[in-house]
Amino acid sequence: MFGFPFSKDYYSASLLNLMIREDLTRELEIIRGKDVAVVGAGPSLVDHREFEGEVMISADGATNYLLSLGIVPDVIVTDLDGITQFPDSLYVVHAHGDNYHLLHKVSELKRVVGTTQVPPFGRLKLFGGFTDGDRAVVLARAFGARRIRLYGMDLDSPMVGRYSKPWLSSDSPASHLKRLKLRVAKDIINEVIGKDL
Ligand SMILES: Nc1ncnc2c1ncn2[C@@H]1O[C@H](COP(=O)(O)OP(=O)(O)OP(=O)(O)O)[C@@H](O)[C@H]1O
Ligand SMILES: Nc1nc2c(c(=O)[nH]1)N=C(CO)CN2
Ligand SMILES: [Mg+2]
Repeated sequence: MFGFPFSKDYYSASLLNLMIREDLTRELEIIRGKDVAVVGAGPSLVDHREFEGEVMISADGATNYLLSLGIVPDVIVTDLDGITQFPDSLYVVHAHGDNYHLLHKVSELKRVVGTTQVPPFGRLKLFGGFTDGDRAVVLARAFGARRIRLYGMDLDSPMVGRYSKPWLSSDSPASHLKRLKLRVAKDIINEVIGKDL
């Protein structure tokens, strides 16, 4: 559907694998049995100033908004193109063929689990999912969340939220590619949560 070249995904994964010193997957056990909030970067994100849940997982750029409210997420799922501030959270960093130039940021992070979309090797994992937001949902389910609440996940919206990318100063029309990505995200979340969003 998207035609991302395997060789670039693999190259990026190889770089990330080299940067990961220790497998910290066990730290994701903080999710088990918990009520989890997954926070995405859709336009509705800014309607929320409070988030219910015992464990908070933010998707990439949504982290910037949470930090502006003084909230530090427990887990940050990111391909590194949205987040600009790096609090002391557990990071689930995804390597793909279009973000290898951003992977140097991993060297500034203390606790990182690396993920890939090629068959996993080395210290890299493949928990499933596609965009940062639905990968966060898949992660929460894979690690046994008792309940998953979604915030800022506007998967049918023709707009991307202003926190989706650092260069946006307001909500902006989603490109055709972005709308396709959000559609895939929606299908995955419907599958994982088991009801229509
Ligand atoms: N309308 C929306 N606009 C942007 N993000 C949304 C929206 N609705 C839900 N989200 C979720 O918020 C997450 C974080 O946004 P971000 O734009 O950083 O995603 P991404 O997965 O890195 O996508 P991209 O391929 O554009 O880099 C998305 O992965 C998506 O799952
Ligand atoms: N190569 C590549 N892989 C991806 C990409 C992307 O833009 N390029 N975007 C994704 C979801 O945002 C997930 N995977
Ligand atoms: Mg991103």
